[in-house]
Amino acid sequence: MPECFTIASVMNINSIIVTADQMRQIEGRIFEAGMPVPALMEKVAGLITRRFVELYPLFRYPKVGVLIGPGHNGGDALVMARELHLRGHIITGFCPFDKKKELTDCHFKYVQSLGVPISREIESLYDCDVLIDGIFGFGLTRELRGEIATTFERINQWGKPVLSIDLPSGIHTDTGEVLGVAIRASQTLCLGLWKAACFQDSALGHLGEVELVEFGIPLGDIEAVLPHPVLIQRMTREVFVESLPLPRPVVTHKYKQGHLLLICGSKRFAGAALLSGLGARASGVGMLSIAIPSSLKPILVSALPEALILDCPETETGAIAELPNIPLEDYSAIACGPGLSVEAENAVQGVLAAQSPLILDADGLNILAVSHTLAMLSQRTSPTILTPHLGEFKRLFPDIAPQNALTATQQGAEQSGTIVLLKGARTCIAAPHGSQWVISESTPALARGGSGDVLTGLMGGLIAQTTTLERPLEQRVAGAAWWHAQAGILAAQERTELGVDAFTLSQYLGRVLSH
Ligand SMILES: NC(=O)C1=CN([C@@H]2O[C@H](COP(=O)(O)OP(=O)(O)OC[C@H]3O[C@@H](n4cnc5c(N)ncnc54)[C@H](OP(=O)(O)O)[C@@H]3O)[C@@H](O)[C@H]2O)[C@@H](O)CC1
Ligand SMILES: Nc1ncnc2c1ncn2[C@@H]1O[C@H](COP(=O)(O)OP(=O)(O)O)[C@@H](O)[C@H]1O
Ligand SMILES: [K+]
Repeated sequence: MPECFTIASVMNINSIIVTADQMRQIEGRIFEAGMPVPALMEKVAGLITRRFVELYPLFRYPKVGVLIGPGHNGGDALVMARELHLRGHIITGFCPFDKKKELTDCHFKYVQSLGVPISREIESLYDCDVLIDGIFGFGLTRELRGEIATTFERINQWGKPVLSIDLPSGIHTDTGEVLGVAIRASQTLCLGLWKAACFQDSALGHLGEVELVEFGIPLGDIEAVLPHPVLIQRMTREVFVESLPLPRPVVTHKYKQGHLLLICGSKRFAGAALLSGLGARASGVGMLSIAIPSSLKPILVSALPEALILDCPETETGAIAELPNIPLEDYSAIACGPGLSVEAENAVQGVLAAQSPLILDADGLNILAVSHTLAMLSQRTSPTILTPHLGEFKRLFPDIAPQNALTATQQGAEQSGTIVLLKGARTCIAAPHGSQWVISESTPALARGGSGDVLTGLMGGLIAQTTTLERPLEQRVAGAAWWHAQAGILAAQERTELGVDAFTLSQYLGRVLSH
């Protein structure tokens, strides 16, 4: 039985992610147990109204446009409209739907009775300072076309601040896909539990700033609905800290603090070896060995004097021709791939037999894809971790639809029997037995050549070290990705998004721990 999390062991609602169907089931249990639907709507809408007035104070945003849908997302919006009206905001509603859910219709009539105008013409909201998007939440199932699609396009053209309730209308709750057209929010208040869309690259351009507004969902209801051990979690600082090899034992020595073997670099991509070495250095690993083509030795020695350099025979174009005869079992982890070039096939095939955890990245993955050796990975006696970006993922798993990163990584992990980390604006990690993680915060500053090489070294160094609290390997993989993203965020805060080259990124890794 693989080690897994129970909800109780996670104990942090902020790290749980659900699909629309799971959310519906959880709500269903709450209502069945006796909580009145109108009471929950009042509670939730009260919480988001409170957050709205913090974000958009009356003196700066007096005129508020409220977009009202036919379901309970529209109901939430109407309760907000009522409360904001009573607090002195000037409200204009927009609702093009004749048919509404009963509770939504009650609120609609009451809000109208207060003298709040509700129009069918979107242009009536043109002079509003901010919009509240309550058209669709997790109940949206169909593509948007026709008049509503044109309306969304018009709203997006205005470029006004928009606060979306639960999700930007038009975004698919599970896949994050835009269902034809979607509202481009500046702020999304996700209700109760994180929806999967909040972490999908396809939705990111529409979500704006995202936060979770908790409204007190009993853990028992979550536990009853979410399958075990399948659980998608957000990596958080608290969980990350658990996966660090800290505190170090007082009495120890370098070989007890992990020995990482990096296999990387070629004449053409020498920098990749340096960058992964710098990532490994930041991990605190006890010993670092780097196998590189022999002509790169002088550069590596001067940049990483602490590393043991294993110089390998080279091909004519300066790639590793083969690994020297080294006892692979001596290493507590191996990371192979950055900058290798596709000529280093012997090195990659050679390392598959190693009995230590193995990370394959970059050309390590490309070689796997062309040599069709993916199937061999499930026969390895130690865990394998694949860290593709989307292009590498498609080459490795041509049969898997990559649109939904959460599903795609899960399928990739099952198919290959490996831990798969799919890099992107939001990175996803899946293990073969169903456990999944997402890195929910990052920065486009990382979209630069070499930042993935830093991650490979960092992850290798972390995995090579044993931790005080033994956690599943995928948690440590996700911990490395979280650390990497946070270093990017910190560096971008200080140097702007243009100032985070891969070398600089490696220098910010240490600062994440002390921040
Ligand atoms: N219950 C509570 O108290 C709580 C509720 N909460 C709130 O409720 C929200 C979920 O409410 P919901 O289930 O009513 O779904 P919602 O997203 O409003 O939309 C469904 C409506 O849209 C319609 N529709 C769908 N597709 C369409 C299309 N293409 N074009 C046109 N219409 C389309 C669909 O019609 P139908 O498909 O039935 O024809 C249905 O009428 C959730 O996101 C959160 O804000 C939370 O605060 C927690 C407490
Ligand atoms: N738009 C983005 N937002 C956040 N992170 C990003 C973005 N684009 C790329 N990244 C991150 O940057 C890294 C790039 O890795 P990779 O594509 O392997 O680069 P390289 O091979 O050049 O080192 C990954 O960790 C990825 O998640
Ligand atoms: K919405």
